[in-house]
Amino acid sequence: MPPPRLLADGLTLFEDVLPAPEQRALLAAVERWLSSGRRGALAGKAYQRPPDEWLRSGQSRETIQFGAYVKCNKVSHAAVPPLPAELARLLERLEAAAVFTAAQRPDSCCVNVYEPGCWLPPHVDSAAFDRPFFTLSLASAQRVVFGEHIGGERGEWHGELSVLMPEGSVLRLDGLAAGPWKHALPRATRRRVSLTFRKLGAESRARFEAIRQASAEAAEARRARCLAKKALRGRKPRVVAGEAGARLLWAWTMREHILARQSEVAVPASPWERRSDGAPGSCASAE
Ligand SMILES: O=C(O)CCC(=O)C(=O)O
Ligand SMILES: [Fe+2]
Repeated sequence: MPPPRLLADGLTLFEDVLPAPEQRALLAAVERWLSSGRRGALAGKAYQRPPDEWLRSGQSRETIQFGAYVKCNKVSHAAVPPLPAELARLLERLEAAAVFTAAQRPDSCCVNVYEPGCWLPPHVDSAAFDRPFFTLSLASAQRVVFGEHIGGERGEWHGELSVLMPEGSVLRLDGLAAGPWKHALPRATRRRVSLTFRKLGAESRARFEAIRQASAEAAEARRARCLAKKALRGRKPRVVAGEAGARLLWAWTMREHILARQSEVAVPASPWERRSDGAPGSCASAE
């Protein structure tokens, strides 16, 4: 591996980080994730396809997200799968190659699949992600433009610096290069796949975890209420595990108890029902 090249403040290019056979293996994994995503078989919001009007203009790309969900450069608590084993192994390799330290090790990845003609507008990656962050390039060498002010439109960008990202290379963004400088991807001349690895900031991760926990608890409570209602309507309870099961059992037991009490009360009460002639009933005459 050649020594890393410092291209601007905080911008470092690591070339030949991943040999060709590993690049091919990773691309094969990306194809598997893509076909699962396209048929709706990836969990949560892992697979995203840009809206049709964006695709028509070439903006954006298909994405598969692991570890954190980003939409329009905003990170949210939406559920996506954790990093798969292939990417965890890749991160070990990048750490061993001193692309990042253990403390900087990313916990999320956005796999970007650019068809020819696809581009990304100038942006600074969300501040919810720690710096530095990293992009591994596969399938074709394409350019990225950096600058405080990036001019142009619809994928024809110009800025202070244009960097070629060879296949198997990693670009590390830190310092100025990670913001306030922006970056933008000009129209891809060939299909390109990139993997953007980032570490979600501790504060955002804790906040998203709390939101997910609260909404899981609310869903569990809704389910339990719904089961309890069914039980009170006399439906035969199924065996349900966990807290919902305990609540259901409680609701069913209460129902049985109430019904038993009602029938106990109903027997002595019946003599006091009125007879058909309107006279108050008695135990003897009511039988
Ligand atoms: O594909 C790349 O090289 C960069 C992608 C990017 O800028 C992003 O996902 O924020
Ligand atoms: Fe970016």
